[in-house]
Amino acid sequence: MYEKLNLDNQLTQVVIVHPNIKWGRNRDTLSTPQLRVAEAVALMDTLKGKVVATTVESLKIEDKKTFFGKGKTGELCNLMNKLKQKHQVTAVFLNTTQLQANQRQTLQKLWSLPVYDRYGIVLQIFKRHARTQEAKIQVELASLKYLRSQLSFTVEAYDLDRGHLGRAGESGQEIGRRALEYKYRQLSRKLKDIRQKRATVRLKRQRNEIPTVAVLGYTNAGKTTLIKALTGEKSMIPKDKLFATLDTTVYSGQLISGFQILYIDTIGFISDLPHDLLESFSATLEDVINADLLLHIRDISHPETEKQKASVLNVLRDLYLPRTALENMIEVHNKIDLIEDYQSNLSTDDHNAVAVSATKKENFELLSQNIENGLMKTTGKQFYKLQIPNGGQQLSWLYREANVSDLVPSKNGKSLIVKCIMSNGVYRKFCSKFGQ
Ligand SMILES: Nc1nc2c(ncn2[C@@H]2O[C@H](COP(=O)(O)OP(=O)(O)OP(=O)(O)O)[C@@H](O)[C@H]2O)c(=O)[nH]1
Ligand SMILES: [Mg+2]
Repeated sequence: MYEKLNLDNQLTQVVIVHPNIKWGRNRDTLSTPQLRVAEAVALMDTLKGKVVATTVESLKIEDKKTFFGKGKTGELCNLMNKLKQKHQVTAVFLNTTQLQANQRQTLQKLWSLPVYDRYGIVLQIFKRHARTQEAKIQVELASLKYLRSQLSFTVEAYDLDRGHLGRAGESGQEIGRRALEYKYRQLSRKLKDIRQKRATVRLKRQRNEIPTVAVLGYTNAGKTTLIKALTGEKSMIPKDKLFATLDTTVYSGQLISGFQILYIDTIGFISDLPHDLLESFSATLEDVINADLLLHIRDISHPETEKQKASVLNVLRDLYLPRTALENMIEVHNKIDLIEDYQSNLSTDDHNAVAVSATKKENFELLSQNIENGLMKTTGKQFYKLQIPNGGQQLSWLYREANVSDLVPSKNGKSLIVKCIMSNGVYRKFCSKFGQ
């Protein structure tokens, strides 16, 4: 259905044009043009497109028709012509959140090249990386939203069954719009079913009282690598790619003290994720909202690590997390193996962070301890190691009322050593019932 939007062969030799916007709501206060251009290059890299040139162009006010004003558009026409003489340019990536349909059309005509915005590019990456049914539907819904906004020029790209959907006197555009809405409703229903199942699973998890730790952060920071290293999960494949993970997936792990917890791997953030796109994934992020503890993984070796942090905190703010969730969030500085003098580069508010190397498994004990302390604080629960008689009622009571993580017989075999997590209140009940 969307074949004509498959950008594979158009995105082989790309020119990146970055508009440096200095006004109004879109003013870029969080990041530098360098970070934005680096992000754009990384996005293209993920799509295996070669960047033949990048240019940062200041934009004082957005022109409704051409995006850039007249003078700048003319300059850019000259630049495109020059670049075309040197390279086989196949497309332009205009690094703005979303172009209006008419702006895109005008620029495409002027430059005689297909023009893509950030939404279109990110969507393309999401399409390639979606694995589960939920992720695929979410991506498709986001595509439909995008198509709807670009309808005037993409309608012919839509494979419509006119006989079935068309009505007498309807224009191609109207038919297109209705077809999109029909498909949108269909997919939304499907997604609702899947999410209901997810909610049931979450409820079960909460009932089992196994603490959950959501691992989040900027894309490519090493979230998947870290969880894989902490849990020994073999099925996970970290990739040097943006948005390698599109689904929140839960992995069971153990802290060094032996207690069982669940890690949730999440979709990576970038600055200025198109809003509709983030919305399509907001249900996926519900697991983050409901987690007992948040781990913010940062690639501390990245030259723009501070700006990346600001972007992540900005996305988190939009999720309306409880204040305490943010206060208790643990910051993890990853990839310390890539920098020489980690300590001396720290800013003052970085001192509470835990520095690790996910690939070298460095400093995992400290991280584990921090997670344990964090969970105790956020859940109000404690980790207990109890010695109970073998064959008594205590064990089934603990299975019912607490979360049993581990169970081993004592040396003489007469009793059991049980590790479990429970609130202080539950522990007091246990003591008064069994006289511990
Ligand atoms: N040198 C070094 N490389 C690391 C470390 N942790 C992760 N990486 C590399 O960083 C790249 C990205 O790792 P991922 O674990 O896929 O990152 P992610 O945060 O899950 O990325 P997304 O799912 O795309 O958001 C991979 O090439 C990893 O091998 C580390 O501690 N040191
Ligand atoms: Mg990942």
